[in-house]
Amino acid sequence: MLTYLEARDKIRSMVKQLPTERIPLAQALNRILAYPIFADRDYPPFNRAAMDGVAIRMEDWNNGIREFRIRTTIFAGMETPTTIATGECYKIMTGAACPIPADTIIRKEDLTFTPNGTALIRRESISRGQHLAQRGEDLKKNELAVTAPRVCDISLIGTLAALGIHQAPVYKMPTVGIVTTGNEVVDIQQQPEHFQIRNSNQHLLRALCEQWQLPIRSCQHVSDEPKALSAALKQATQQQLILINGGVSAGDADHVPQILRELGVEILFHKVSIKPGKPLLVGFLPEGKIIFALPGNPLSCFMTFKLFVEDYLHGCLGFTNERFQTSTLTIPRFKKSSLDEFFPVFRHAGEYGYTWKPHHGSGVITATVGCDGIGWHVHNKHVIAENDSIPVLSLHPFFNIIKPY
Ligand SMILES: Nc1nc2c(c(=O)[nH]1)N[C@H]1C(S)=C(S)[C@@H](COP(=O)(O)OP(=O)(O)OC[C@H]3O[C@@H](n4cnc5c(N)ncnc54)[C@H](O)[C@@H]3O)O[C@H]1N2
Ligand code: MOO
Repeated sequence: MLTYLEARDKIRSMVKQLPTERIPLAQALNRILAYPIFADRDYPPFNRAAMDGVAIRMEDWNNGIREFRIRTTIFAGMETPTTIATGECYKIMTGAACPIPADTIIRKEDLTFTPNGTALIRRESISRGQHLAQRGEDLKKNELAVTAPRVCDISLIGTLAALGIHQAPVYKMPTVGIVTTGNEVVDIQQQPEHFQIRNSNQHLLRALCEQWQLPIRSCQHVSDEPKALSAALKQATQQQLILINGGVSAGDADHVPQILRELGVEILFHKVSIKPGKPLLVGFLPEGKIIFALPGNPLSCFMTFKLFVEDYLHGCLGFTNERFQTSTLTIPRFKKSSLDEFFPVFRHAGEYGYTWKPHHGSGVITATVGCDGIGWHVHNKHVIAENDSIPVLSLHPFFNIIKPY
């Protein structure tokens, strides 16, 4: 059986760069920017007044002039005049383009406007260029403004808009087909019999996909009956990323692996030495579609998506940074198995590191509630002592992507 890292690396070897598309910036939140963005002009594009006041030439100040004749008033959005004579100033508003001959702004608070159209400076000292944002001080035309790949998060949206990127170049996310399986599983609107359970994983998988802005093109539930299962899986393989849930371990009704083989799926691996999530199966279709058959237990479904599906997407989006970050586990943890174990970890306000809490196995429906990440108890380490360092994968899919920049 493959170890966690072997399985992960096998999936990484199948990663292929996603195609790109241009979408309206208004739809780009949380999509992944595919190309670096260069400044289309200088930023700021003109010497910009940062205060309401007057614009003068420092040379005049240095020559002892303290009272300036107001030549005209320049508001933001106005074309700028090009000349200024000795002893003249412009009245100027914040955001306005300051005429080149003027190089210094005096705030309104430091001025007295006289009835005969002059401005008197009431300051002992001033410095050249004060309150004036210099053209190009933020970015020069053609300078690299934003690197890629990068998440179009709330802060980037504003920057892209300022750079005039109304059509954002982003990766085209693969279309998804979801199939949940199991005779005992019923829709959440239905009142279950005592031997039935609700199809929670369908909603879990939907939410996980939505966080990645993955377009879910089909989503169905099917019984364990092989013919129905085969038809449902075949239909799902029309999509590029196929997520199957349940029916993948060793039971007599676990037909998923066999049916996938019959449908021509090349099995990359079946079973990984991890807990939870051991029965995971990953396969490919010749045209490069990838199939993840995730174990049915809710915690196993959650973990295998976070550990493997997200890792695959991360690679397809061109990210190369390590997804786990070294953190501290403040409560000791013991493990008997020789498997790599993964468990929900929790942050507490004002406290350092992460905690964890025991639960009754991977069928527990509340194990992940409120968790902030996934801790990794490495296979050959039986004890994690109090305040030991462990690798932690953030719950937020983009957390570790955003951080390194
Ligand atoms: N003899 C063995 N038995 C099992 C093994 C094994 O290695 N040998 N592995 C165990 C492990 S570990 C897991 S995890 C489960 C996974 O089994 P399956 O992927 O085949 O999943 P099912 O048997 O269909 O279901 C398991 C469990 O999850 C519930 N379930 C299924 N689908 C959903 C859903 N959509 N929403 C919520 N809950 C769901 C299902 O009712 C079962 O309770 O196999 C062990 N067995
Ligand atoms: O791998 Mo299973 O997820 O332990 O129940």
